[in-house]
Amino acid sequence: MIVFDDVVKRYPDGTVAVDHLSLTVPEGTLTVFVGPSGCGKTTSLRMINRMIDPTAGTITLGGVDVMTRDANQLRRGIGYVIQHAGLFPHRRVVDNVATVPRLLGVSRKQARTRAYELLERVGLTAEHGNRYPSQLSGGQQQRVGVARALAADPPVLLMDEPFSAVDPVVRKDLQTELLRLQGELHKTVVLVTHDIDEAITLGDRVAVMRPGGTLAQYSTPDELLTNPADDFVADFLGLDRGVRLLSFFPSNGVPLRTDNVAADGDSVPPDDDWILITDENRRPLGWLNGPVATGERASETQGLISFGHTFTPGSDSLRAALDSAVLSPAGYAVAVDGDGRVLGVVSQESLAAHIRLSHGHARSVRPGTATAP
Ligand SMILES: Nc1ncnc2c1ncn2[C@@H]1O[C@H](COP(=O)(O)OP(=O)(O)OP(=O)(O)O)[C@@H](O)[C@H]1O
Repeated sequence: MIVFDDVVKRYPDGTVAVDHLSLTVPEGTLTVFVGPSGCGKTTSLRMINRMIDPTAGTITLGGVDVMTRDANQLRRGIGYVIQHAGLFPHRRVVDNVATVPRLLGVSRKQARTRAYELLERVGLTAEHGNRYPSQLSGGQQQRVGVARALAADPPVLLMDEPFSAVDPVVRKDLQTELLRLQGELHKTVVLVTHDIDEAITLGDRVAVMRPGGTLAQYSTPDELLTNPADDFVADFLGLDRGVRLLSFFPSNGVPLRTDNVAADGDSVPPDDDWILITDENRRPLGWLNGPVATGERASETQGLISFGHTFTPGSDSLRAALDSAVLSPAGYAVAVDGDGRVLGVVSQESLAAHIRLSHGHARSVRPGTATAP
């Protein structure tokens, strides 16, 4: 557990970077510090591993004031990942990862074996390990940065804008990878970003900081989206926070129709505008708009319209279901099971009603939000 207690950082030129910050990062969770440029995120992060010392207040790690710890020894228990990975360019990737274990006295052979294991863990191969950093893509270098930070198996991981230097697709991959790793490793992670979407995707808890280094709000992502503390937080979250909130609601329980789903070649009800045609294994083929003669295969005679992307109740969110319905030419989202077989379809209108119900339920169970608009 990391505890900031009334922490202030004033730089020698008088700039107050962090202003009376108090918050607790629970053990084994991922906390994100987010906010506009210059609001004190990096300064706060670096005070944890004593790269910067606070002017006032205390930071404790596992109950011990970090200022009472030897800085080098403290840092051995704290992995640190930065933007652009910060790898040693003249050392092979595997030796970059093995650096800290070597410093800690692990034999070269053992350190390399562990480094190859870690590279695999972050989605790289031994072949990547044998290259130099410049021979890897930016995203791969970031993965090496994560592997290197994990090499000494530290209980705490600090990540400063770790994915900012890569393109959005790679960034999404790296975020997914981090969540998967965290699901296995349960480190106490503090991650700095200026990207609120990244914060909401990754954080168990999110600390929104405002210019001047004060804490605007510290809560779970769904609480943040439901109940922003003030206009600054609401503006920072952006206009579509209602839709983003749907990411936190499961899609199981949405009312599915099956009466307008038919296997190719089966007779279809005559009075429904849109019929979803499936193959014999109930995998979707496309939408049929209009009548089809009995015995004919709609897929051969009618030209089916793409069903777009599907969603899986239980594993996908209400946001995914709504997206599927909005993008569907028929106005219906197609629900499939884990094997891609059609479970049914749900219209935009039914989803809207279900979303209203889900929101109502969320409000009624969340303390202090019963009167929220
Ligand atoms: N060494 C320093 N001396 C004086 N002021 C500094 C120093 N380092 C940072 N600052 C100032 O402290 C404030 C907080 O900086 P910090 O880097 O912590 O912000 P940040 O939220 O991480 O910003 P960014 O998202 O742009 O990286 C800024 O106003 C910055 O200019």
